Formats: sequence, C-alpha cells, structure tokens
Amino acid sequence: MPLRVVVGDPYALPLTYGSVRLESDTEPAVRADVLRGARPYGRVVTVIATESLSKRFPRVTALDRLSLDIGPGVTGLVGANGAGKSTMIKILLGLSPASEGRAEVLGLDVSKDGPAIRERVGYMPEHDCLPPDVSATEFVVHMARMSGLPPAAARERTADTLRHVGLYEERYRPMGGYSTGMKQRVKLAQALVHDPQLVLLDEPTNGLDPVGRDDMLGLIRRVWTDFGISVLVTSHLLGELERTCDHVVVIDGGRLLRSSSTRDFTQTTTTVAVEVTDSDAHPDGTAALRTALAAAGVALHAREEEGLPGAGHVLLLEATGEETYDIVRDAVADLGLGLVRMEQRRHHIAEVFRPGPAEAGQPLEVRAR
Ligand SMILES: Nc1ncnc2c1ncn2[C@@H]1O[C@H](COP(=O)(O)OP(=O)(O)OP(=O)(O)O)[C@@H](O)[C@H]1O
Repeated sequence: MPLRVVVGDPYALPLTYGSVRLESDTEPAVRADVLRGARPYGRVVTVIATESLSKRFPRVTALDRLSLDIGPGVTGLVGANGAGKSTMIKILLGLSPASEGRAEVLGLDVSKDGPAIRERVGYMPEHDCLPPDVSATEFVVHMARMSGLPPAAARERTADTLRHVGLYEERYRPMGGYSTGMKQRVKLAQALVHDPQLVLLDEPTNGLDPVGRDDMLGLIRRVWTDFGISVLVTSHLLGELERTCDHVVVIDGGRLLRSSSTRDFTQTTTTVAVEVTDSDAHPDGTAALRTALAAAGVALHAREEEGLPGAGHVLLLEATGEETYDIVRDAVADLGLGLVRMEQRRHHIAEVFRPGPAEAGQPLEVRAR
C-alpha cells in the first residue's frame, strides 16, 4: 500500500519523496510542490491503511480484522470505552505488535518502521502524563529535543506551538497548577512541536467543559486547515466529531461498524419536521394538521417529537417532492395556524449505534463500508 501522488508530466521518472512516491502521471503542480520541499498532503491518497488488523489479548480481542483506508484531513475514530481505540493508536505508532494483519502509516509498515513513523507522527496520549514541577516551555522544549531538533530550533518551535494552542504567560509556570484545559493544550503542543505529518490524538476533549471542548475542537481543526497536518482523533462523543471531522470511523468491540465521510453520515433524509402553534379554533394545532395532511395523502410518521415549550409538537412526515412542502404550507394556512418551522432532517452519526426497528434487542447493526 505505497502512498502515491500522481504526476502529469510524462517525462517525470518515478521518484520517492519521503513516504510519497511520484509517478509519471502525478499532476505537475503537485510534483513541483513536492520537489520544492512543500508537503503534498492535499493529494496524498492514504495516510493510514490497515488490512485485516487484529489484536488479541489472552481474555479479549481488542481489534478484530479491521480494514481501513484513511486519507488526509481530520478523521474521527469513535467507539465506546473499550472499543479498541487506544490499542489501534499504539499499533499505528509501532509500539505494540498486531496479532494478525498489517498496517501502514504514511506508507511505512508499523511492524518494522516504528522509529521512522514516530519521527513523522505526533501523539497526544489520553492519560495525564505531564510532570507537575516543570513549566510547559521546559517540557515542550525537552520533547522537541527528544525528537531531534537542535536547541535553538526546539526553543523557537516550542514558543510558536504554545502560542498556537493558546498558552501565553502561563507557559513559564509549573504545570502542576494548570487547569485540565491547559494541560490538554500542552499535550497537544508536544505532539505538534516537531512538525509532524500526522498527529494521533487520544480523547483530547476528555475532562473539558463545553467551552473548553469547543476551543480544543477548533484547535484540532486548524491543525489541518492551517498547517496541513492530518489528524486522527478519538472520542466517544459523536456530536463533536460531526462538527470537526472530514471522515469518521466507527468501531465497536474491535470491529468496524462503519467508515465514511462525515458528509455521508449526515446526509439529508426525506423526513421533514413541521412544528406549528395552536390557535383558538384549534387548541391542538398539531393534531389538526395531522388530520388535514393525512386527508391530503401525506405519509406521516407515527412518532411525534416534543417541540419547544408552548409551541406544540413536531410532526414528522415523508416528503415525496417539492409539492409536499406546498401541501403543508396550504394546510397550515387553511387551518389558521402559525408555522414555527419546517425542516428537512439529517442523519446523525449516533444512528450507527441505534438498532433499527427490525434489529431492536439484537446486537448492533454492522455496516462496514
Ligand atoms: N495490555 C492489555 N492487556 C489486556 N487487555 C487489554 C490491554 N490493553 C487493552 N486491553 C483490552 O482491550 C480492549 C480495548 O481497549 P482500548 O484501551 O483499546 O479501548 P478504548 O477504545 O481506547 O477505550 P478507552 O477509551 O476506555 O481507553 C479492552 O477490553 C481492554 O480491556
């Protein structure tokens, strides 16, 4: 599974740039970028690839024949506690051998290229690993030096990286006195300081309040958009991944449930939610609308959703086309009700974990790609 950038110059010989191989049909602009030393991330096809990857412990199978293909950008790895996320990260870093199957990170084989992978990849562990009596600056400089940066470059990169994660004067204080949010930022900074091509972030929003979570998610997004560094981020909070990630991989009990772009996960459905007010003539506006729409032949869901307090209920119906919206509009007007909202529903990643009516009470539905 070599990384491959396709170049359009017929005279260009195949040539290797780091883990990227230029081929004779790679676009000229990309090739020029690569030869200039710029990163061709936008075009690299595969950042992480696994093939039937398994990890068995004596009592538990942490990963079960997982096959994945992850491209550049921000990818969410989601699963409940114990799903196998941390195990996967340790294998990808070349720190823990797989029991079966294979995996490549940036085109490097995890079973034999561990040191080369760790040179190019940053890692933010889940647990609190910061020494309490040193400052963020001292710690991140140390990590930069461990990654091979000379002293001056290590200090410069540390200052830049800590500024990027939003740590300013506090960076000179011992980390023992830091809040959880500040600690998470230092952990992110040490993963970025050696300018990696990819960062693996294990539960970076753990322990943060909603504002802290939003800030951290914004930072993670910018790691990709501002610096072109791909991100694999684990979480058990599906909503936050929907907002941050380009691609989401869902695992459960070590097995792949689904791997697809966030857009595919959250595509619109044909279900429309309609919320109306009540009126003197129709004290239950929703019930009146339900009857009117049923008479007009609109397919209605049996289930209603609770709307805003005092605003009635939300009626769910199936739209067959634009005309359904016209029928609803006319029915609401004829009944003299107020239309609070009429919106097309989107899928949510959480639905992957929700058994459908046929599977209720059965194990989770498996929808591998
Ligand atoms: N060294 C180990 N020895 C035995 N079992 C292990 C070991 N490491 C992990 N496991 C088991 O493998 C399974 C997957 O663990 P893993 O830590 O990868 O899950 P996770 O998705 O990261 O969950 P969490 O968010 O709780 O860390 C769990 O059942 C865990 O108990």
